[in-house]
Amino acid sequence: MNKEKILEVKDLEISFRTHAGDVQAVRGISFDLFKGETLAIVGESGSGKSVTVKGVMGLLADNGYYKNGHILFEGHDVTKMKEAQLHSVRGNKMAMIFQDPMTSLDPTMTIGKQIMEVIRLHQKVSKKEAFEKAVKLIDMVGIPEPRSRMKQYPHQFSGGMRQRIVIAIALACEPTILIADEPTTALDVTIQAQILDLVKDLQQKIGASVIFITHDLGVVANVADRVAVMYAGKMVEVGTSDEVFYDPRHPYTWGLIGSMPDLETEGELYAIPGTPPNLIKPPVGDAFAIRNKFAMDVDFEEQPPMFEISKTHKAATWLLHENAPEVTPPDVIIKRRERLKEVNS
Ligand SMILES: Nc1ncnc2c1ncn2[C@@H]1O[C@H](COP(=O)(O)OP(=O)(O)OP(=O)(O)O)[C@@H](O)[C@H]1O
Repeated sequence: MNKEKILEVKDLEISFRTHAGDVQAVRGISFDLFKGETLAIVGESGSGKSVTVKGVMGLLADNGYYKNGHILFEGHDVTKMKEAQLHSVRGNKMAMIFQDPMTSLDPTMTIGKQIMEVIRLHQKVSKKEAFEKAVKLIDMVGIPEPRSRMKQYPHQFSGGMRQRIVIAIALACEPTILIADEPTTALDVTIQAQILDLVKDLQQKIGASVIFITHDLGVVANVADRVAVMYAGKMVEVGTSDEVFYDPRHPYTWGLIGSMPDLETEGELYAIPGTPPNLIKPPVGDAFAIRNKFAMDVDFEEQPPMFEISKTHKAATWLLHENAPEVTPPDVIIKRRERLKEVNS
């Protein structure tokens, strides 16, 4: 993997003002994004995945604010940019594929026109050149007979095809970072897989870095280079896909993995009981403690730091402290570790 750093997020905190008090949606997260890699951010609903990527794009809701930390993109701090600068970064360097393709397409305009508009906004090209580029993009995202489909409107396409058009529009600005916020939830499973493969394939062609957000770990196993797991506004584990899928160390990741059906290891399902904490008044210690059957006293008193397991793998759980007792992870996790050993031997 090329190790050129595209994005550096450090100690980022994002909060929202509400009548009941400030919601601390992102509570001090740090991560890097490297050129050409796919980073998946996973976690339950409300863990702060969307707020994190919206923060990266400078797209916070009106009641939101950066409380601490920085987001360095090409040497500039997104948290300090004025709206005009943000607008230019978003238009030229970062593109987002939203969950529902219908909300990002204009139903009254042909798809050809929509793609050409974006191209002409970003590149100094004639109408004819923009037309040819748009045809090329439609072809690139796997829509047959691109030339004749230029004249059609969004409702004339199926859900999967519309998602492809949204991707074509995102690519029209030749982004450095492509952000996909659960791009697949509105689609059926086969189409989901096709779309993910397509994004992966396009990423290799255009050399962009991709951030995928999802709560479905299974979906990203085959496409992500690295995985970051979020819980209650914090990153609790980050590592390569193999590290997180086959040798997870955080009990929350054990829960996420244990609750997904796995044909390879056929382990018993292991669900996480309870619900995430209130982010207006987050707990003093580890926010996961109350749901963690391995929690010790310290979990309720102090937040764990990120412990380093390897150069690429880190997890924030007191179970990794040198004085922590040895615990036995759920069966499904033990089976996965064994499988990783088999694969590597
Ligand atoms: N504008 C806002 N005002 C108040 N709270 C907000 C606002 N936007 C987000 N939040 C809160 O921030 C927290 C994180 O939300 P976020 O959307 O990032 O979660 P998520 O992990 O992406 O979940 P999902 O998978 O459901 O999209 C949630 O508690 C949410 O209610």
